[in-house]
Amino acid sequence: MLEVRNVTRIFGNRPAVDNISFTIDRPAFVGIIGRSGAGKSTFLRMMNRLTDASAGRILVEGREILGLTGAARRAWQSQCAMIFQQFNLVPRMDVASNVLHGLLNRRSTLATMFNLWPQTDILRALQILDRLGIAEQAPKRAEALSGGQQQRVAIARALMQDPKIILADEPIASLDPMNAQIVMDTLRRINLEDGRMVIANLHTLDTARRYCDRVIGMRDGRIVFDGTPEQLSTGVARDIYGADESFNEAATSTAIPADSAADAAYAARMLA
Ligand SMILES: Nc1ncnc2c1ncn2[C@@H]1O[C@H](COP(=O)(O)OP(=O)(O)OP(=O)(O)O)[C@@H](O)[C@H]1O
Repeated sequence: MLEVRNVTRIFGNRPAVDNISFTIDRPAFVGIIGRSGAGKSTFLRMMNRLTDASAGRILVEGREILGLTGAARRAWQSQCAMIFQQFNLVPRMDVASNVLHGLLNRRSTLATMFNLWPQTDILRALQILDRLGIAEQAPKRAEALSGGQQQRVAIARALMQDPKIILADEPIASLDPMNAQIVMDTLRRINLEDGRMVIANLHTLDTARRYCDRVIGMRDGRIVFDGTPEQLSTGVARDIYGADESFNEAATSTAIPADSAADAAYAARMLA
C-alpha cells in the first residue's frame, strides 16, 4: 500500500532524513518516535508534499507521489490529510466552517470566500462532528474550545477530505493527559472503523506502545528501529533516543497520573 524507498532530504549539507526505506502493506496505525531533530516531521511533510525530497521514491498503491505537481499534487494532499500539534484552525471562524475548509482543495476560491457551502457538505460536516462527540460545538468559534476539542475539530476537518491516510505530527504534544487520550482514542477509532492508515509522530513511548500496530524509531535521520510495540523494550528505546543509563521512561509518559484520576473521581462524586 505504501512503499518508501531510499528517501532523503538534505537541508544545507546535512541530511534531515537519510536514505530511509520501509513498506506498510495494510491500513495500520504506525507511530514514529525519536528525539527532537530526528527527522520525523520532515518525513511526514515529504509524504504530504509540503516539503520536497532530495532523493528517493514514495509509492502509494503503486503510484509515485513525490513527482506530482499542480492539481495532481493538491489532489494527493487531500488524500493524505495532515494534523498538526497546534491544530491550525482559523481561531475566529466557527467550528463547522473550519471543518468545511477541509474541502478547500476541491472548491472555488469565491465560494469559499463567501462561505457558500452546499447543504450536503454542511450536513456531512455536522455528521462528522457528531461522530467525534463535538456536534454541539459546531456554531462556536474555534478559539472558544479546549485544546482537545480543537484537535478533534482538526481531525473532523481531515475526515471531510475522506483521506486514505492521516498524517499526524505530534497530535497530542500540546494536550493534557486526559485530552491526549481522547484524541488518540479518536484517531485509533478512525483507523479501525474506516480502515484509514494513520502515521503519527509521537513524543511519548507509552502512547506509541498503547496505540500503534507498528513503531518506527528514527535517530539522526535514519531508521534505527522498526517493529511491534512489544519489541520496543526500554533498551531499544534508549538506543532510539540516544540516552544513557539514566534514561527514564516515565519522563516521556503521558499516562493520566493516579492523583488526577483520583481527583476527577472525587469531583464527580461531589457533583453527583
Ligand atoms: N526548513 C528547514 N531548513 C533547515 N533545516 C531544517 C528545516 N526543517 C528541518 N530542518 C532540520 O532537519 C532536522 C530534522 O528536523 P525535523 O523537524 O524533521 O525533526 P523532528 O524529529 O520532527 O523533531 P521535532 O520533534 O523537534 O520537530 C533538524 O536538524 C532540523 O533543524
